[in-house]
Amino acid sequence: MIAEIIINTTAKRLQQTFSYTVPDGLAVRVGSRVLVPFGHRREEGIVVALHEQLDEPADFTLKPVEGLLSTQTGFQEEMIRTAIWIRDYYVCNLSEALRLFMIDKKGLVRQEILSVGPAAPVSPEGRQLQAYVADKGSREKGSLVRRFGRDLVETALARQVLTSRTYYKNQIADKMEDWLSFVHDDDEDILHGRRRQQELLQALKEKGEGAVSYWQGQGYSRDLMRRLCATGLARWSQRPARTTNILPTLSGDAPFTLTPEQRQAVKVIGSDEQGKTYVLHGITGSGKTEVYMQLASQVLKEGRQVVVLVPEIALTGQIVRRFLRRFGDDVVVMHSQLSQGEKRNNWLRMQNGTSHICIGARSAVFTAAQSIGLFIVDEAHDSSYKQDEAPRYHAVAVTRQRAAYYGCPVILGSATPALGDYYKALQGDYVLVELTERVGQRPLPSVQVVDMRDELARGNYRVVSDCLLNLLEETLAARQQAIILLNRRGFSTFVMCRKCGYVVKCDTCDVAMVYHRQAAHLRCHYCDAEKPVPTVCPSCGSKYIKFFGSGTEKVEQQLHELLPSARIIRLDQDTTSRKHSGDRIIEAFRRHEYDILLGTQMVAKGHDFPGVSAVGILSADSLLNIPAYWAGERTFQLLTQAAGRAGRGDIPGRVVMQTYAPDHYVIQCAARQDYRAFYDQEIQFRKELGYPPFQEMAKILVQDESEEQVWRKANDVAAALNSWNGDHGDEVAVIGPYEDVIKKIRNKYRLVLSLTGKDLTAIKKAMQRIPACWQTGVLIDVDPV
Ligand SMILES: Nc1ncnc2c1ncn2[C@@H]1O[C@H](COP(=O)(O)OP(=O)(O)OP(=O)(O)O)[C@@H](O)[C@H]1O
Ligand SMILES: [Zn+2]
Repeated sequence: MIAEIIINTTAKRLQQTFSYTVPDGLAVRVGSRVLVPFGHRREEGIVVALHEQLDEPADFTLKPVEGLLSTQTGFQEEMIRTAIWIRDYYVCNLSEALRLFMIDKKGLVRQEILSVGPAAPVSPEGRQLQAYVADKGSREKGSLVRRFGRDLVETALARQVLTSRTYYKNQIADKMEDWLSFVHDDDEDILHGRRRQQELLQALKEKGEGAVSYWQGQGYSRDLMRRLCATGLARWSQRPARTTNILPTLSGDAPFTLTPEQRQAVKVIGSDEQGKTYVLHGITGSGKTEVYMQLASQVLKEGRQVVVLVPEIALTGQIVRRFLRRFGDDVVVMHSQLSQGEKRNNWLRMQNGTSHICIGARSAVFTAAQSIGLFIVDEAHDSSYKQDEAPRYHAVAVTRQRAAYYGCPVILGSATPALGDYYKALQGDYVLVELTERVGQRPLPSVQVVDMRDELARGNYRVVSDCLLNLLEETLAARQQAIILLNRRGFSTFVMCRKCGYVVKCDTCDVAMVYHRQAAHLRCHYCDAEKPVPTVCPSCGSKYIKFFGSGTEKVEQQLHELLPSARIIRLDQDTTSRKHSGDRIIEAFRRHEYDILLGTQMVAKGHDFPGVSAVGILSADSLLNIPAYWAGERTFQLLTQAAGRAGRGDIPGRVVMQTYAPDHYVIQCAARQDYRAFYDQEIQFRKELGYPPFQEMAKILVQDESEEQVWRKANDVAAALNSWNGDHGDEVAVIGPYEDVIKKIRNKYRLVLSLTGKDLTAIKKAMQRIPACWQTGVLIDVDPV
C-alpha cells in the first residue's frame, strides 16, 4: 500500500504530497496522523490518500511510514475532503486548511527513553547508572541527564551500557473530572436508616451516572457520595472532563408549545431528506432558538449529532445556556478561553459520540463528529463568521461543504439574513422558511427617527436628542430598562489643534488616535499603541487642543449628568477584555442591577432581555459612510437588530434612531423593520453595479514596510494576474493596485487589488501557482467582508 502524505508545516514548498510505503500491520487510513522520515529528520504527516500502487513507477525507493501518531485525534475522510475544498476555494495551503481541524496542532513531542543495554559497565558511576535504570525501569533521557550528568549518560549510550528508543507522542494532558455511577441496588437493605444515601442511590439509578459536581449541585455532599461508594452500590471514577465555562444549571428545561409558525418551520426542516440549506428568516423575538432546539432533539433521537454556531460566545451566553439547560451533558461548548486539554476533551467527546451537540463560535464548525445530522448557524449574517487570517474561510460556506458530505440540512437563522443567502433562497438554491410574528403576538417596537440637524438648529449640542431623553426618563420612571447603541468606543474620536489643524496620529498607523478618558491616554484602535494626552499642540505649541467626536465613554458621562439616578453599565471592547466580563455585564443587566446598557454593536447581538422597553441608537448612519459595497447591508442589520432588542417582555418597545440622513432608504427600511423592502432596493443596486451575489469577488492585500517595495510587489501581482486574464479572454476584472482606506497599519503600507468575475474558480487555481501571489505580505481574501 502507498500513502500520499502531506507534511504538517505551512512552508509553501512542502505543500505537495509525498509518497510513502505502508508497512504491513500498520493500521493507516485516510486521515491518520503519522510519523515519517523526511530529509534528515522525522516529521508529522497526514495521510490524504491511499493507493494500491504508484501511478507511475518511481525511480527511487520509497521510504516507509514509521508509525501512527495520536490515533485518537486523526482526521476523518470527510475532513480531508473539506480541507481540500478550503484550499481550492480560499487559495491557501493544504496544511493550513488541515490545521483548522486539528485540536492539538503542536502536539508532536519527541521523547528518548533509555533502558538497560547488553554491555557491562566498566566504571563505578556506570554501574550505578545501569543499576538505577534496572531498578526503576526505562527512563526518559532528560531525567537521567539531570540526575547523572550528560557526559555519563552519553558514554553509557556509546558503550551500549544503555540503549535508547525514540518515541513521539502528543503531549496534551487530559483534564479529568470525578464521576459517580450506579452499580446495582440488589442489597439496598444495607442502607437501612441512611435516608440521604438511599435518595442518592435512587436518583443515580434513574440518571445512571453524573459528574460529582452535578450531584453536589443536587445537594449531596462529596462525603456522602464516598460513603455510598464504600458500600459498592455506586462507583467513583475519573473521566475526561466536559468543560463549559458558562455555569450550567443542569435542571431540565421543558420545550415550549410551538406557535403555528414555529411548528411549520420544524415540520419543513425536520422532514428534510436532501440536505438542503434553509434560510430561517424570523423577525426579532420570533422564537428561532426554540425551533433550533426542537429540531436538534429530533436529530438526537436518530442518534446523530448537531453543530450549533453562534457569533461570539461571551455575548451569546444565553443561547448556550438554553441548550445546556435542555440537553445537559449532551452538549459541549467550544470557545477560545478553554485550555488545550479542555478543548481536546470536548473534541474527543464529539468524535467518539459521547456528546451530541457542539456549540461554539466560528471555529466550532471544524468539530470532529461521528455523524452529523444538522448544522445550525444562529445570526448567520454576523461578520464574525468570516475568519480574518489565513485561511480566510466563512463558517457558513464550510458548514455547507460538511453538510453535503453528511447529507444533512443547514439552518441559517437570522432576522436580517445576509443578502446573498436571501437571494439564493429566492432563487430556489436554498429554502426560505419564515417566522413573521413575535412570540405571544407581541408587536415589533415602534421607531421614531430623529433628524440630528434639527437638534443642532434648535441649539442642542448634546449627543442625546431631546426625544431620546424623554423616552429614557419615561422608561426609568416606569422601572423599565433601556439599551443605547453607539458604534464608537473611547471618549473622543480624535484630538486636533484648533490653531494649526494638527491631528494626533498613531506613529505606526495612518489613523487618528482616540482619547480614552478612563485609561487617561490616547490609543490607536488598529495597533493598540498608546500616547499621553497632549496639553499643548505637539506641532505648533499652542494650547488650543480640542477633543472632537463622541465615543461610548463620553456618552456614559453625559448620561450620568442628564439622568443622575440611572444605573448605567457600559459594554464595549474596553469593558470586556477580561475573561467572562462580557457575560457578567449582560447577566447583571438581565437581573436589573442596571437600568441602561450602553455600548457598541455588542449590545445588539441576539440578547433577549424582557425588561427592555426602550432602545436608543445614537448615530444610525455611522457605518453608512464606509466606502464599501456592503455598508448599507451592515447598517440595516445593525439597526434592525438593535431595535429588535426592545419590547420582548410585556411592555411594547419604543426606539429612537438618531441620524443625519433620515430619508436614506436604509434608515427608512430599518425604522420600519422591513427586511423585504430593504432587500428589494439593495439587490437592485448590487445587480446594477455588478457586486455579489451577482459576481464573485476576491481581494488581495499587499503589505510591506517600504513604500517602494509594496508598490513593486503589488504591481508584480497585478501584472501576473492581468497576463493570465488576457490569456483567458479577460473573464475577470482586475482592479488596482490602489491604496487601502487606511494607508498604513503597524508601519506596513497597504495596497489592494480586487478581482471580480462571474466565476473565479479558474483564476484562483492559477493563483496557487503564480509566484507573485505567494510573496510574503500578499494576503488573498476570497469573498471579503
Ligand atoms: N413557543 C413559545 N412559547 C412561549 N415562549 C416562547 C416560544 N418560543 C420562544 N419563546 C420565548 O420567546 C423569546 C424570544 O425567543 P428567541 O430569543 O429565540 O428569539 P429570536 O427569534 O432568536 O430573536 P432574535 O433574532 O431577536 O435573537 C424567548 O424568551 C423564548 O424563550
Ligand atoms: Zn497604530
